[in-house]
Amino acid sequence: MTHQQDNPNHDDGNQPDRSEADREHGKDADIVHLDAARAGRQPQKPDTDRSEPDSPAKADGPVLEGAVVRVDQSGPTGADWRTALEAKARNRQPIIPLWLRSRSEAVETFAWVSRHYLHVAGYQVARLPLYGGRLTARAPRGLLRLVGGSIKWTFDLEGEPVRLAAVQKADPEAYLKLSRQRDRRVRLRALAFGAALVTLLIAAILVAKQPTATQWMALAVAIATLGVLGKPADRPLINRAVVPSAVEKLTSDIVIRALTVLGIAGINQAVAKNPKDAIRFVAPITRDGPGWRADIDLPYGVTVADVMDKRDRMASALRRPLGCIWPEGDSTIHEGRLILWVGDKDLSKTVIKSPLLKASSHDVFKGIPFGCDPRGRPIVVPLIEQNILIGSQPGQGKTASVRVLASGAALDPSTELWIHELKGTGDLDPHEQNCHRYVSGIEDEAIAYAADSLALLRKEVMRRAAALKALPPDLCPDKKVTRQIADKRSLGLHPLVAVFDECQNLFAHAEHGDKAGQDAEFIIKLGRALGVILVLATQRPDKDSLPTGISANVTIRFCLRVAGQLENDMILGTSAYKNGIRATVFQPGTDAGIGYLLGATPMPKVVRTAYLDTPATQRIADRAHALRANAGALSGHALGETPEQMAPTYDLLADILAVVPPSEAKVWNETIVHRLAELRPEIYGAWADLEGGAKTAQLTTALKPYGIKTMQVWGTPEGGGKGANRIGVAREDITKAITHRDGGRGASAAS
Ligand SMILES: Nc1ncnc2c1ncn2[C@@H]1O[C@H](COP(=O)(O)OP(=O)(O)OP(=O)(O)O)[C@@H](O)[C@H]1O
Repeated sequence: MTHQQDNPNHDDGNQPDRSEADREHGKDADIVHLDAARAGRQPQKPDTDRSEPDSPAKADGPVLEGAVVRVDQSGPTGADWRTALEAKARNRQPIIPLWLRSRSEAVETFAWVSRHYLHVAGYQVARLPLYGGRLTARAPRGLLRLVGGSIKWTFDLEGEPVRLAAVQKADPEAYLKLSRQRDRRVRLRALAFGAALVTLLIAAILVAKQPTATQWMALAVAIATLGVLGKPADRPLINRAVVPSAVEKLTSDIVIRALTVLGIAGINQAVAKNPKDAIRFVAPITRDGPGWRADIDLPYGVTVADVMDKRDRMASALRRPLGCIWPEGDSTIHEGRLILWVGDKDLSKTVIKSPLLKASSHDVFKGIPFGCDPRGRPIVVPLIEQNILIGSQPGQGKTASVRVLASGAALDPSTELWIHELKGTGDLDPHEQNCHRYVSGIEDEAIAYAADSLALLRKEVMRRAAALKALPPDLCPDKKVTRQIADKRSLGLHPLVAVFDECQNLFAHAEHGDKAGQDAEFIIKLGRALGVILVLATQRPDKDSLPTGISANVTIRFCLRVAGQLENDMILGTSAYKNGIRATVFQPGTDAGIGYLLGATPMPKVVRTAYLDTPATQRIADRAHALRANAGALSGHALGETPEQMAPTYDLLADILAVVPPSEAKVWNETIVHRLAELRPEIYGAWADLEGGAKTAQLTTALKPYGIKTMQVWGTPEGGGKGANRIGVAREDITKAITHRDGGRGASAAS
């Protein structure tokens, strides 16, 4: 942009024709005169003003040629209409209110409204005798007021002082005028009063002839009327069933008042300079869910993080509980865009019901309903291709959040669940029945079991990588686990959710910690695309208790109340604190269940988790168990198998191939079990001890996860005897399953 000095004779159109020579001599250099440039920013003045002879430029400096080109050009902004429309569309109001879109939410709202009015009606009906008593007590005063008022009205006693004033002023004309007016009035009013008395008398005679009930009713009406007339000015007849809430409407004045008392220098200076425009409201303050929402542009240089830091002061300035004040940024617009949401209800006192409570089943590919944001919008945490890290001080709701995630995963029978609760309080015991691996304890054995799980998971990740690689491209074009692949249980690529609650006890363990940390890091880095999902919860987020390789690589983070920046950033990621995502703002204890959720939604969000107490979790777990039993998806611990049986030192399919030579195409289950018991008595010995039918069923169940079906097989007992048809397995099915599982490598090993 060029800026030139004032010259009324200058023709703008000539500007591009200036000669090279001129340029060389600097005559044509772009001259930016400060005063002129500043003047250019002022609102446009008439031309005559601009060329005033005594302007400072002319008086003090050399006369320069050129015309003022305003730094800020007037006219339209030049923004593309589609961009402008898109910007507007971001703030579109929903056609159907949000609460009406979800059937369950609408039903809940209607139920709530009905309950509310039933409560009000019940409250008032119960107080009818009290109101009756009050009316009766007030009736005599009402009667006195009625009689006194009627006499005053009939004899126009209100006009008395005016008439007296006329007498005192000795104004006969006025007095006569007033007296005549009064006489006319009194005549008319006396007639009306008489008529009213006669009507009352007739009504009384009529009522006297009516049955007693009618007489009582008439008396009640008369007493009620007199009672209402006798009401003292300061005491209402009816008690309020619902005390009106003291929620003040949020106005711009209140918001500005609150922002200016926060002690933020940037705001105070800007407001002192420009009280009207320093804090700008970019949209009208509106209702948004159960609260008020103000969209604000903070003064230049002030960030949303500055305001978030002072949330408690803001709560005081707005005269609301801390749990109602939820400032949020929108950095997609700019760092100073503040969305201040002031709720009617304190979030920390709201218990959020989980939709899982009533769900008959759940699909983990749709994420897990986790809780709500302060505005009451449901928040879903994606699980597939994710790992989740949860952290907080003790007692802030980690286990409660883990319960929600575990319950969602349990209700999807295609998902394998491994739970390690390393506090030993049994908070996740309800789900034991659904777990392939489960441990609850803080002792060394429990920690060793959890460490074993990570070692197994590491192997599982490697196995899955090979299996996924071997899948034909039409089945798995993206080399990712999909619902379709997960449903084919025989592929062994179904989602596997492994929960480690109080994982600091594992990672900081002297013997198992290091190895477990390395395994977890490996799984976090590679397991995501292979359907292996880690959920880690810790109350001690420091370097020793949470290896940095883990905290740096998790994709979803949920941080409930923590004490300081270090813990905050360990859970929420480096710089989270600096960027204003501070779980230190939550109150210890009172804000249990409220945390910052990162990675699950496009922007970091404050979320209150849904709360499932032990009985509720038990109900969900029982439902999940029935679902899994039906789908034949129970395995490992859920079937009562001991951890040794699941130890990585044996491979059932390989062992079967070892005991069934290629010459035997089909073999009875019981024969295989006997041979397996001989091969590895410590593992299969218990199977061989089972009764005939149970022995056969044991192998059938153990082969189910691999998609191997048993069949009727003709054979003879090993020790000799009569031939018979019994349940057995085809060796070919075993080799095929190994081929599938190991991505082709097994075939060669098997043959
Ligand atoms: N979403 C929630 N809604 C309501 N109350 C909650 C919620 N989450 C947690 N709480 C309350 O907080 C208490 C502690 O929760 P929880 O046991 O999950 O905490 P924790 O962080 O796992 O504790 P610790 O570190 O001691 O194991 C619960 O007993 C419950 O009363």
